[in-house]
Amino acid sequence: MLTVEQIESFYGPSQALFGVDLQVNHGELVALMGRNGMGKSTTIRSVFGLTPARRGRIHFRGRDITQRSAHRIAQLGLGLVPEGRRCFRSLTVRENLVATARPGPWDLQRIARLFPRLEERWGQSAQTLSGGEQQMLAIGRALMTNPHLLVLDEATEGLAPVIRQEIWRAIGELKEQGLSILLVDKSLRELMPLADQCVVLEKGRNAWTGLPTELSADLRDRYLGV
Ligand SMILES: Nc1ncnc2c1ncn2[C@@H]1O[C@H](COP(=O)(O)OP(=O)(O)OP(=O)(O)O)[C@@H](O)[C@H]1O
Repeated sequence: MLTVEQIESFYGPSQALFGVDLQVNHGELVALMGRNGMGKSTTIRSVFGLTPARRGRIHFRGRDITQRSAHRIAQLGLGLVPEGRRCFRSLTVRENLVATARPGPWDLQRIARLFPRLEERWGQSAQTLSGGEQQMLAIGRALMTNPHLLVLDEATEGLAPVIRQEIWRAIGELKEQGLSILLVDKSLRELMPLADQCVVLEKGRNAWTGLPTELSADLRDRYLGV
């Protein structure tokens, strides 16, 4: 589905990634992990062409997307739920969802089934939603593009426990439905039962890759600080 090979990415003269590798197979949920500032968001930004990789290769569904524009990459079926839940604040929930819609199995009805709480607020403007509801809307917007791969960057960060539970339940349902998912999150307890593979970054490099069950206390302490 997605293969990232030895990418190196920069912010101006400052190098953030020093040869990151990553693979997401069809139907897999891959957790991208690491402490703050280790390069998780930059890896995602590079996959989406937002901080294009200067070296290395990124393939998505057999196509080389390394040099493609962000717009073209999204069209190929990569759905992003960015850090900071960007929605059109003055549009209603429904309008936000319709704005990103592309043909496929995901439509308003299916989003309503996944997040009943959102359906109750269809006519409200996005700016009146709570942080958790905005996050559900951000996930809904990404799903409405009918992606082959859904990428979530810190989808549960800073949310109330009950809302976090709802979002983890939804992510679990998406995985059960066979959607391929790449996810950045620090909630180990929720991630561990869902993840097929963990990729840990440190200082812009791969530090460890393996099964969640292999992520020992020692590794957690060394790479995640937990
Ligand atoms: N816009 C930017 N301009 C310059 N440097 C940046 C920018 N964004 C990130 N960096 C730097 O790139 C490196 C990787 O940051 P990145 O945001 O990818 O880490 P992260 O693992 O996602 O961290 P967090 O968990 O805090 O989101 C850090 O050294 C960071 O300071």
